[in-house]
Amino acid sequence: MQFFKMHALGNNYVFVDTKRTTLPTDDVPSLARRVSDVRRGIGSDGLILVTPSERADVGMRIWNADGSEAESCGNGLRCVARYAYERGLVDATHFSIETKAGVVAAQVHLDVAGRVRMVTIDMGVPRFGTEAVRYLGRDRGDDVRVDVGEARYTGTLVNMGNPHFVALVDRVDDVDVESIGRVIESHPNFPDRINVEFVAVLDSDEIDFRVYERGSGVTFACGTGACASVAALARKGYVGRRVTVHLLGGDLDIELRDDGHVWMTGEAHWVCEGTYYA
Ligand SMILES: N[C@H](CCC[C@H](N)C(=O)O)C(=O)O
Repeated sequence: MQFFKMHALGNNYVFVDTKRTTLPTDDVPSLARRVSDVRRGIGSDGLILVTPSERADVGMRIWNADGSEAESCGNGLRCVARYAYERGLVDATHFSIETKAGVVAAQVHLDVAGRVRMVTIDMGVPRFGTEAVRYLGRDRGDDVRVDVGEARYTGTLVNMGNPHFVALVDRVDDVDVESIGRVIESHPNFPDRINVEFVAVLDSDEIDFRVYERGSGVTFACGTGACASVAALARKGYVGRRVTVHLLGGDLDIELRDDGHVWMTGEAHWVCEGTYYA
């Protein structure tokens, strides 16, 4: 199977263009687990298929490293946009990409050599709280509480197509993201599990961000998580409508538009192309 690897702020995926290569199996969850394995496979945060689409110029589906399928993936979308433009799947700098969560608008920004330097994605309209994210506990409204050992974490539930628990903390470096994120990610009150973000407000246009991703664990970046975090913090009045998000792997520029849509701008990088022997 022919694959290519890309990363966006260190959130890295194995990509397969299903029009240009044949999958060795129709058990995609198993394939995602195998290619994501850094010792026996290629090593990545998951597997992304680039597919034909009836509703958009390009289709994208994402599976996490544990084989679970996610509804959307912001960093993956920026990588797919760069691939689609530079490999001629689209012939304009503005085009659409279909995900399981719906169709999004993409725009590539070129350097003087015509290579994609940055990508902007309209990530759609966030929805908040226990009406928007499946939750089995007693809390109601935007914020819910989760007990982790002796500590209690309050998070805003945000649906960006995929589910997020956004917890406001004083300093992200003081949080044991791996062990606390792991408990919240698979807490029984979240039957679909959940992506877990820990965010600290540095200024009205700047936040620090760490993430424990559903199905992949601690990653260097999460585009949907950055959008969910800015939307949740803006809703509480802690930040404005244009925010720089400092993730482990680098920065994302998030903008809340008047129509409620969240726009994300950031890099996408090629790593390699090759043949995977299943
Ligand atoms: N890294 C991705 C998020 C993957 C989401 C996945 N972990 C899930 O929702 O299960 C991003 O840049 O948005």
